[in-house]
Amino acid sequence: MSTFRDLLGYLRTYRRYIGRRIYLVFVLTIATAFAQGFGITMLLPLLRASQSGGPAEDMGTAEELLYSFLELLGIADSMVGILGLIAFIFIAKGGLAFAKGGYIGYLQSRLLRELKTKLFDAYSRMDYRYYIKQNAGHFINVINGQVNQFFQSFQNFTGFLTQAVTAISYFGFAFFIAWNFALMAIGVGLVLLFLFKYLNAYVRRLSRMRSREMSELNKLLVQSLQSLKYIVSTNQTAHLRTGVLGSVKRLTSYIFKQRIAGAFTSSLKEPVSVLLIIGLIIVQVTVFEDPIAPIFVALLLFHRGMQAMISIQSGWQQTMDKIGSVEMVDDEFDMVHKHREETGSHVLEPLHRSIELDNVSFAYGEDEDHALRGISLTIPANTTVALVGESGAGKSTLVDMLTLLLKPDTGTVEIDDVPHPEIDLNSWRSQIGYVSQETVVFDDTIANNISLWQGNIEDDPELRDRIHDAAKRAYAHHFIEDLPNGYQTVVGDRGVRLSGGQRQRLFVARELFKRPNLLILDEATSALDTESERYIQDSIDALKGEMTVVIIAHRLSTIKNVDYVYVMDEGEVIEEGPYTDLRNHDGSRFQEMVEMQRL
Ligand SMILES: Nc1ncnc2c1ncn2[C@@H]1O[C@H](COP(=O)(O)OP(=O)(O)OP(=O)(O)O)[C@@H](O)[C@H]1O
Repeated sequence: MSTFRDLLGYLRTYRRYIGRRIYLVFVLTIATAFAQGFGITMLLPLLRASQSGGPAEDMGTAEELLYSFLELLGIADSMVGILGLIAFIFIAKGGLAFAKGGYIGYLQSRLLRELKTKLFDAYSRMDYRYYIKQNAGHFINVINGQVNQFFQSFQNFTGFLTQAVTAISYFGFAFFIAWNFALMAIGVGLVLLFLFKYLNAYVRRLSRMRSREMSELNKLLVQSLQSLKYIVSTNQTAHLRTGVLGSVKRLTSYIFKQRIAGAFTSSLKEPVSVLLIIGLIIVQVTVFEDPIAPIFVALLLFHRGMQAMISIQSGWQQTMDKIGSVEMVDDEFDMVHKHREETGSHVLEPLHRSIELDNVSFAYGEDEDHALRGISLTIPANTTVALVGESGAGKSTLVDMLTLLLKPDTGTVEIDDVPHPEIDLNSWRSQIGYVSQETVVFDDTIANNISLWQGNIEDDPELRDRIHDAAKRAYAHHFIEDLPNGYQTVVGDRGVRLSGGQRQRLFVARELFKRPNLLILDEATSALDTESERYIQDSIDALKGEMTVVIIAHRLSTIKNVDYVYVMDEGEVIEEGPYTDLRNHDGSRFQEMVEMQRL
């Protein structure tokens, strides 16, 4: 019974992603199986027609019914007529089987599309707080490995259904022709399936362990490959290798066990079926003394039915092989939906008044210290402000409040007087340019990195000019021109073919290209040499009054020209004011910081 419940449960899961179309597979499967069973059953009248003319005396009721049906068609005693009918049935069956196979293929590709797209969308909308608790390897594993297994499992699942319907149809027809014979056969088949229950539970357990292990392995691999440079330079490879090998070993042992179970089932098919048939024929002929022609046809049906029945097991087992992935993907959707970022509906105009934080507090986790404590500040539109403070003071967290990537636990963030829960997040974020500490560079051309695939600079001179202008302002134009293919140079994964400073300038260029209303620069010039830094500094200074700029800087020389400075410490703003005021304020922390940097 629990198998039946599982079956319905998985059916519902597939239906959730491909809709009611899945039922058409049933209809086509039933029609195909019926055609096949009926086609084989036609061998009985064919045999009879070859033996004698007119109806035979030992016909059962069912066979008489079939005879009348053929009489109706006018071919009851005509071998040619019956052969023609058989040919017709099998041609129809071929057509149906093709339609079914094609339709399953269509649904399968649709399933893959749905899963990947929906998962990507769900990931893009997940709450940042949830995201930072996860691991990149986990997401990659789900969207690739697990989704692929899910997609393949659908084929196994429909294979299983096909076999089930086919077996029922064969046994149905066999029953129709020689009921006592069929009854015995079905009984034996059911006992066999019952015994397989234990194997199924084992295979499903293996599949779940395999999915979990794949996730683990992916995490390890992604982490190792992302930090390959560090790992190799410091010869940490051996330690990581032990972890990776352990995981690979577990994973492959699960796969091996699954395969052994699979091989066991498929090798059982033929011997079991033949042995049963031999036994049943002996009983049938010696005990019941039944006529041989119906038994012969029933036998054929039974043999096929028996094979289908054991294939039901294989199909189910193969589905179970991958069911860990189906469950994992399904649970992932639930989890990610539960942690979906909530957005308001107030679409913001371009920033024109201010960004205001009112008594904002925030902690990353329930048991963690507050990263921000009761912060209140106002950043008027088109001013330039700097956030300074020691490492861990809360500057980046504060910036995440400005982008509303994180929401305050208490207090509000207001953009142009609209409180954060009401804000349509897309309308706000599309106004933001953000140069973060970790440079974001895509493995594509320089031009695409700046415009984010807005078009081809070869065909669009206006776009090219805008890209050049942004690059010039980010002091990147010269180094780009010196690259082998200029703006069409591909920069490599995460920009490995560029120096740290060049990556940073490329990043700044992209954000300037966007022409944001709020530009956030989080340590944007930290990897630059003094000369490039000065140039970018000039570019940023030139933006004064044009857009709102928030700068996080450790090197205080870079913020001399800002309108206002906030000094943070342990999640609080401890000092604020114009640069020179703070610097000249005797005994201030800011003065101390400036002196330490000997400015
Ligand atoms: N993802 C996170 N999970 C838990 N705690 C975090 C997380 N990110 C930051 N924190 C904590 O929040 C506090 C503030 O961190 P934040 O990154 O905002 O500081 P910061 O001033 O930007 O530091 P830095 O100058 O080093 O970048 C720190 O105590 C840090 O440990």
